[in-house]
Amino acid sequence: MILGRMRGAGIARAVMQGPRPVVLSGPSGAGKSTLLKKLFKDYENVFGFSVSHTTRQPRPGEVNGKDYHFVTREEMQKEIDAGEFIEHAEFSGNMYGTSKGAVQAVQAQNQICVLDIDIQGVKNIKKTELNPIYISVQPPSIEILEKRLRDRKTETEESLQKRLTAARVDLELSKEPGLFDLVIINDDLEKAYSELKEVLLEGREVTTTLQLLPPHAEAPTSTTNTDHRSADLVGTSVCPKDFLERGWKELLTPLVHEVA
Ligand SMILES: Nc1nc2c(ncn2[C@@H]2O[C@H](COP(=O)(O)OP(=O)(O)O)[C@@H](O)[C@H]2O)c(=O)[nH]1
Ligand SMILES: Nc1ncnc2c1ncn2[C@@H]1O[C@H](COP(=O)(O)OP(=O)(O)O)[C@@H](O)[C@H]1O
Repeated sequence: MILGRMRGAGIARAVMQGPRPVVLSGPSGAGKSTLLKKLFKDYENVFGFSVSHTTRQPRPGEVNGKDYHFVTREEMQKEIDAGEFIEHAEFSGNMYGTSKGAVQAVQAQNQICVLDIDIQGVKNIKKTELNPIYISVQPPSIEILEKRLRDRKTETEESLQKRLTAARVDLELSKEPGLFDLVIINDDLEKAYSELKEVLLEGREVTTTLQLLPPHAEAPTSTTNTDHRSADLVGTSVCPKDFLERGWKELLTPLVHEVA
């Protein structure tokens, strides 16, 4: 119906796209990777990770091509110059960026693409047509953030201080109205994960229809009452009501995008 109308309007071509991607941002050490690991474990066929490029050194246990594409500055700059990146930024003395290929690889699997990017990336993605849901994961306090980063034992004193400075800037900038659709305060991990899951899977009777739920997912116990669920969520997280009201019901409806 919509396609017919668009053809009539002389649109050159239209592409069907899947559900909107999801951007997770927030200070280094806020808990993004921890939350995403849980999400990918529980819903491995539903969500797919956009593997970024970075010039930083791999940490013990990190796998090239899975956690990041670890590259030299020269290699990355060459690909940026060739127009292969959606966005890129300098963070704490290293380059990070999302290639077009990283997002396409996830979409080719019919998975919901999840990006873990810093606040500069958020601002740059806003200038593109990717149109994701923006979620900020934040620590309960800067002191707790520092303790978590120290306990993680991945940073030198110098890189830790750079991350704390960047975190203060991030927390200030993220107050900009409308920048994020949802802010999750990661105090208790299970509670933060529930909030993330609830928002991402809000329209789960729709996800069931689309067979997006993994086989071991809990079956819906009652008909979803969006208003009631929204009210619950508003009480537990900083979240604009209109986003909650739309939830994934709308977001999981395939979108028709016009391409000139
Ligand atoms: N703009 C942008 N930021 C990224 C990208 N990939 C990762 N980041 C961000 O870079 C920052 C540092 O990431 P990383 O070195 O893995 O440290 P960690 O977040 O403390 O584990 C984090 O804020 C990430 O969200 C990317 O492709 N683009
Ligand atoms: N709610 C939480 N309570 C205590 N420690 C946490 C919590 N969430 C994450 N952590 C720990 O904090 C550290 C930073 O989390 P991580 O997921 O690496 O952050 P990010 O990916 O945002 O840099 C990790 O060592 C992780 O195990």
